Amino acid sequence: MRLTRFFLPILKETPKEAEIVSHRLMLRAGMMRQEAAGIYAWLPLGFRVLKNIERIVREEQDRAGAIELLMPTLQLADLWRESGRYDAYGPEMLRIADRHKRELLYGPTNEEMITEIFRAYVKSYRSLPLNLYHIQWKFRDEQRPRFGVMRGREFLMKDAYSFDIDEAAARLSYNRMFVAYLRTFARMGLKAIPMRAETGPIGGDLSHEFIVLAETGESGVFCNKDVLDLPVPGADVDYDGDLTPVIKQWTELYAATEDVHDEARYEKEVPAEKRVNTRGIEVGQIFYFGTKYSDSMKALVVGSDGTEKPIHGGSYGIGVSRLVGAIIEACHDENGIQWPEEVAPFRVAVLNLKQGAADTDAACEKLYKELSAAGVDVLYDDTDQRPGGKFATADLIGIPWQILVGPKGLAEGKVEIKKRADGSREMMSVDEASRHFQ
Ligand SMILES: Nc1ncnc2c1ncn2[C@@H]1O[C@H](COS(=O)(=O)NC(=O)[C@@H](N)CS)[C@@H](O)[C@H]1O
Repeated sequence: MRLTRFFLPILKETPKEAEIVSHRLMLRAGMMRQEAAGIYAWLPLGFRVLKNIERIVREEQDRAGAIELLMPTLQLADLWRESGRYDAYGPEMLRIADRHKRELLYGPTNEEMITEIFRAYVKSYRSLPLNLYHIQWKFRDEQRPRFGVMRGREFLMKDAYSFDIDEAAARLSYNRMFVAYLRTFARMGLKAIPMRAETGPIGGDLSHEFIVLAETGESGVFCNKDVLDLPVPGADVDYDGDLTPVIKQWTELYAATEDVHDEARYEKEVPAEKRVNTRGIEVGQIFYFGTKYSDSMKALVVGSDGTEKPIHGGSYGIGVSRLVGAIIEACHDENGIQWPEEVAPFRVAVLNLKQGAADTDAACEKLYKELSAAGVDVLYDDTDQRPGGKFATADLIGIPWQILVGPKGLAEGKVEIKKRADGSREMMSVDEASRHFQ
């Protein structure tokens, strides 16, 4: 992409309404624009990151055997009356009347709708286990939307729903999602710790939140430092095998959010030098809720003994849009964002330090064309900004690699490669630079 043909509304000033670094940087880097409280337009740079996060989430859900579909954002109120949550959900629910005065709502979550779909078609235990998911916009009329996309009102969520014949089978589905979440967040360059959690409006009695440690996080957390160094299962993990050793390894060390924290256990189990008490960002939460929805909504299957029984369910959410902010909270410095390569909006930025000079223009065009042809996502800063401005923009928007093309270096046949994550630099020829990223 040539920057002169892109749409990147960088802000010079830090917007005063932004209280946390990810909100400030997303606005300054031209990644999003607030259209209403808690409701955002995703501008091109931010949208590229959102799509990369979505891709990773999708790949890991598919690897774990979940099947993707897409449910609508609007739902019938009567559906939620069946489960009894229409009134219970409270003011966070955006209730809508259509032209025929039919009562609808903008879905905050989809347990009822997925249960309606399931019960329409699945009648036998032979069709189980089943895990259906989608990546869809949700609306929760938060009392105080704040911190940008971290706590929005309209936000993008991956929500998966599992269906099993009994609790034992449902726990296997739960474990598959637990492992898929470990892999998902690790691929984004995050250390997300599974912590026992309250279940809240979703229900049930088994739940883990996946928390990214960050001072600006909304959740208070207590954990054993060793949990930060546990190994994440590889891409060859056998989802049909026994995952309990992995679950045990990740849940035996103390890790709890403040609302379930047990100070006595914490002091007894965690040596003083290993106690971590900080804040964190909840990027995902998984629940086992048994027959909560299948009872109320009559989602029954015939079991192997020939009798009808309600299925045991679980739901598994990831805050796809929240993750854009969470990654920035975890990956930034005083100059701006430091995107992990897997989610970066572009992988390489080519900076022409003397726009209009024959030699630097030619070298940049060569690099731009060769890297693009090799499928590398390149942003070529071909603007007439001064070098200092180009450095500041590239550092702000957080592209992992910068190729600096200046007349002095070219006079020696060299360009400079800069790694945004640690600021390290290396001189090499134009051809070596082109090959470096292919
Ligand atoms: N207001 C919000 N803004 C941005 N992300 C949010 C918001 N509320 C929740 N999330 C994200 O969505 C994830 C899942 O939300 S949840 O309420 O925990 N779980 C559910 O809704 C279940 N139905 C999972 S399928 C959370 O872990 C969080 O990362």
